Amino acid sequence: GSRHRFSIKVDDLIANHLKYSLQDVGGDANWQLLVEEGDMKVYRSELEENGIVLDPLKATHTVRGVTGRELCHYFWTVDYRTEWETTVETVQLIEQLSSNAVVVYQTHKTVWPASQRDILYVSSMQKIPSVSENDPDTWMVCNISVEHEVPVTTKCVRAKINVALICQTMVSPPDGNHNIQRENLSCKITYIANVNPGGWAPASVLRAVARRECPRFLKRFTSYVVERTACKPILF
Ligand SMILES: CC(C)(C)c1cc(CCc2ccccn2)cc(-c2ccc(S(=O)(=O)CCO)cc2)c1
Repeated sequence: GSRHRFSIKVDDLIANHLKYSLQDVGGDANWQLLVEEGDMKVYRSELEENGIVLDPLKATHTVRGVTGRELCHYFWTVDYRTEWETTVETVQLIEQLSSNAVVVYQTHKTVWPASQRDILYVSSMQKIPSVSENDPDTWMVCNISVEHEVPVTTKCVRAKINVALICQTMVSPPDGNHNIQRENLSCKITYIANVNPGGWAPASVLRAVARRECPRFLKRFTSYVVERTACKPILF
């Protein structure tokens, strides 16, 4: 089954994301538009705790030609991580919790002059049933830090994350009784990243890195999935 020892924690955070993270922040004074490129918008809310930058990031983007399930599959599957993630140095699958949940340990490239960070998190992928029939399907991946022993003794500072990738697939039906093709697909992405660096790191550097890395991730990751799925049957 899909239940595991972190299920309650994951389910609570999923409910929280579904309740708050899909809300539009365009007119919200707490959120500042960092980057806008075509359909992609990246927002930041400035937040510090004891001098540590916690700025939540929120991005929306629309990707044509793929489904939310396909985006979540390539985001969740550990084997593909280093194909699109440019900020990580090593990625390890620590434990397979269930068919749709794993524990991942990763070290990030050092962000000068701060010390190197690592993260240990549960990555869980689920389909959120649509409320009514003609509502779009929603697929979601949550990456949430947990306490867990790791097989390495590292010099890294342990960072913490609460990240969600929420994907809603729209289908514009082809005329007549033709099958749905990739050109009839478009997927609305909401990406939320709460990253706690876990200890002192220069605010200006973290903010500059987030401003650069978030749009870069969205473009690189979505292009990767479009390319990988182009000649494959559509996974709804
Ligand atoms: C502090 C440190 C741990 C080194 C760190 C710094 C930065 C760069 C700044 C940033 C913040 C938020 C979003 C993007 N970039 C990003 C991340 C990060 C980004 C993305 C994800 S994920 O979406 O869960 C994909 C799995 O890798 C996890 C961690 C971590």
